[in-house]
Amino acid sequence: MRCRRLSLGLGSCLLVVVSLCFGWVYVENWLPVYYVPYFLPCPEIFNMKLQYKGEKPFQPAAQSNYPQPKLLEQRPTELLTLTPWLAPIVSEGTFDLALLQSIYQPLNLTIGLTVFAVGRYTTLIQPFLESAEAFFMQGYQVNYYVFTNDPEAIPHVPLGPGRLLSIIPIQDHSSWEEISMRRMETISQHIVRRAHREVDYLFCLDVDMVFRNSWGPETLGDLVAAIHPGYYAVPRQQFPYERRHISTAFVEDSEGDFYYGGAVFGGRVAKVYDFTRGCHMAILADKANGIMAAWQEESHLNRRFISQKPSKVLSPEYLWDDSKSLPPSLKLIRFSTVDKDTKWLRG
Ligand SMILES: CC(=O)N[C@H]1[C@@H](OP(=O)(O)OP(=O)(O)OC[C@H]2O[C@@H](n3ccc(=O)[nH]c3=O)[C@H](O)[C@@H]2O)O[C@H](CO)[C@H](O)[C@@H]1O
Ligand SMILES: [Mn+2]
Repeated sequence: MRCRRLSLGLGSCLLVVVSLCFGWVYVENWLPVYYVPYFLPCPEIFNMKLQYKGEKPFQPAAQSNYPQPKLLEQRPTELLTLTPWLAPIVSEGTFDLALLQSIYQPLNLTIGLTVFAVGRYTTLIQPFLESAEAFFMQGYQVNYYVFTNDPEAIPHVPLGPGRLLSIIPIQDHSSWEEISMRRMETISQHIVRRAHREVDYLFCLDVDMVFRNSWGPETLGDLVAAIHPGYYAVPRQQFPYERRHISTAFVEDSEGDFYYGGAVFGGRVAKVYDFTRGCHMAILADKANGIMAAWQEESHLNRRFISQKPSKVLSPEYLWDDSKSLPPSLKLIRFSTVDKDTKWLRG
């Protein structure tokens, strides 16, 4: 009798456990799976940031006083090759292109390039694209993303194999400053929507420029900045940073490494997302306070690169101004401004 009761009890326990297991498997299959994407799909909730295990949240470096790195410190004919935080400064003669090709080409990388042509700036897109076809990332898959308010004004430029071009309609803004600044917002949103699935690296360039020599895998890095052609030889106190405390782009006299140009930045697509999103948020904060930084998004970019140092720095070979005479320290120019009628373009 006792034995029967015991086995009955054990049997019902087993039944309960088995039905609980089945029940759990059923409920688990039935429950919707929530996929949390790395990129926030909704720009409105920019106050929230997913903190990933293993990824340290961005923290501005503690302010410290250290000497300014000088690009022309050694000899007037030679450029500095390494920043004090050990990022390479890329210029002709610092790298072996054949070796770099043998490392990067097997990786089957796709390189994105964003460029904006809004209003009369659409007249500049043809020479930009034609020169990019001749010099930008030859032998790699390239996705051009052309943002414009006037898709019909974008001319057809024949592209080499493995190279694609997307025209992305955006709205015009009343001032050229707003158009220039809004690029940070547009780029970060575009990465969320598309680019993070389509490219490994992304460069964000001005349209009033042309490529004049090879721009290749030597430029690839996590977060890449380019030294502005106007300020590579001046003390940091003379950099045209935003100096008003009220702006989020404010920089102290004792801060700053190099003055970087807003016309060239890039890196791994996820890093460019963090970077552009951060700049956009800082621009919004300024807007809320009724202030626009001295050099618009370039000021915010420079503020941010002080705390979030670039992992690779491009010498002014990669961002030159043709109205300047070539100094002996620069062996060649790879990307430089076109002679433009600024008044008419911004009119
Ligand atoms: C060499 C360099 O670092 N240049 C920077 C500098 O002046 P720039 O004089 O080079 O600025 P810019 O006139 O080239 O404007 C920046 C870019 O915004 C786009 N655009 C602008 C206006 C417009 O009506 N339509 C349009 O499409 C276009 O891609 C243009 O190249 O300061 C700007 C912000 O003040 C940007 O940071 C530029 O990158
Ligand atoms: Mn420009």
